[in-house]
Amino acid sequence: MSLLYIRRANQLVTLQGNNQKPRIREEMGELGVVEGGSVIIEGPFICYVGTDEGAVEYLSQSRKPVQTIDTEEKIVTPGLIDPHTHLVFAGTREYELEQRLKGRSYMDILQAGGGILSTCKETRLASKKDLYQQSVERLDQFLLHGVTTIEAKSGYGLTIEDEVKQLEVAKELDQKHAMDIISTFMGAHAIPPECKNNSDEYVDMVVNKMIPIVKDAELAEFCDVFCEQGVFSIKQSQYILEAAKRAGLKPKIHADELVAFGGAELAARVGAVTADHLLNISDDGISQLAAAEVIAVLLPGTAFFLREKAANARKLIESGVAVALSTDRNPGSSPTESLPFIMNLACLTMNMTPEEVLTATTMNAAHAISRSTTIGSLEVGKQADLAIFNVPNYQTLQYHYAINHVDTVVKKGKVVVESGILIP
Ligand SMILES: N=CN[C@@H](CCC(=O)O)C(=O)O
Ligand SMILES: [Zn+2]
Repeated sequence: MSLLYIRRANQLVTLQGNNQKPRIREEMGELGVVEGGSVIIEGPFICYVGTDEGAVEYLSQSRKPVQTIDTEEKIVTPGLIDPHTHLVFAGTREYELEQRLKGRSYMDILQAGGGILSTCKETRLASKKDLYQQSVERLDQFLLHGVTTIEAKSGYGLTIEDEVKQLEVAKELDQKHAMDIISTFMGAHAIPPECKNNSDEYVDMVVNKMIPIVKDAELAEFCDVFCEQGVFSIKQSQYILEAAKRAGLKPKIHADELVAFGGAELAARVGAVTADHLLNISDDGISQLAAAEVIAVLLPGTAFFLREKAANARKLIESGVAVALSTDRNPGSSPTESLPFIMNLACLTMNMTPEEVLTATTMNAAHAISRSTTIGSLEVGKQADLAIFNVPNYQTLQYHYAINHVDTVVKKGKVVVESGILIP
């Protein structure tokens, strides 16, 4: 087996540091950059990270053949991690963009039976094969944008069979596609039309039927709820997340997206791993997230696409909340796989620094999906997931915005994108 030698990056952005906890405050600004640094990979793991002199020395002591990738004019980072996507669904909703441009609100569309519910209709009708194929296209785009691991939620089935169908497709994709996929059960994404007048009946089905089935079939590691005015109440969300916890699914929550609703406070109460969105989080909610060490997953692409004011990332960071970033890839509020563009938006609309956005899409994103010991930084023994960008320094990734700068992507030691092109 040959060694893969990633040679002399203009900047090797290692993110080395304390992996025990997600990074907060000024820790989010520490990237562990090695100028002219190199990485050596053996099989799916990293076996050397550091100066190029050290790499040359390492190679001189090994008899194994070496495949070299020169990165002299480029930067190398850990593979990007997207901790919040709704990957598996059928169809598109471009017509809703037009409706929203004419003044209709996202919630209005959902409450009239469109939005999530129209994707639900299409997803119920789709075969597993069809869902698989549509999702592969999205996964390929993620890889092309430097993303090597994503979280994926169910939530467009809203019946036992259709939620299971979505999660089974995600599981198959995880096994067959280069991307690593961490699954989240989100049966509580919307109230299905058949329970329109009795949401408690649906909540009971989520708790008593769906959660046990998902857990027994090992279809998900996390459980999420859309806790929002007009969707699932605080009481219903708490009931679902407590039941999920008892079943061994870790809680996540869509919180305070459209109105201040107390979702962040609930995240702290149930000990959620992450609270996501948070556009309308209260000051109390911020302090409670910090105290309970809940990670804030911010989705500035969703705010941008829904034309809302983005979350207050500065206040969250300055209050000691660890922040991660994500695309929120879904057909209604964020139809993009470009995590680098989301990083641009995080700088331009939330005043996050170029250093903070890199931490938020690597180490902190790894913590947001409970994978901090295997991915998120370039360290000996970690999985060899790397992105190589065609820029001279990491600041240029944010400055030369809305451009895909990805040159090469390495996943578990294999080159999966080369010169910006997917390797079949
Ligand atoms: N807000 C709830 N769920 C998704 C949107 C899903 C959709 O519109 O299809 C989100 O995170 O933005
Ligand atoms: Zn979402």
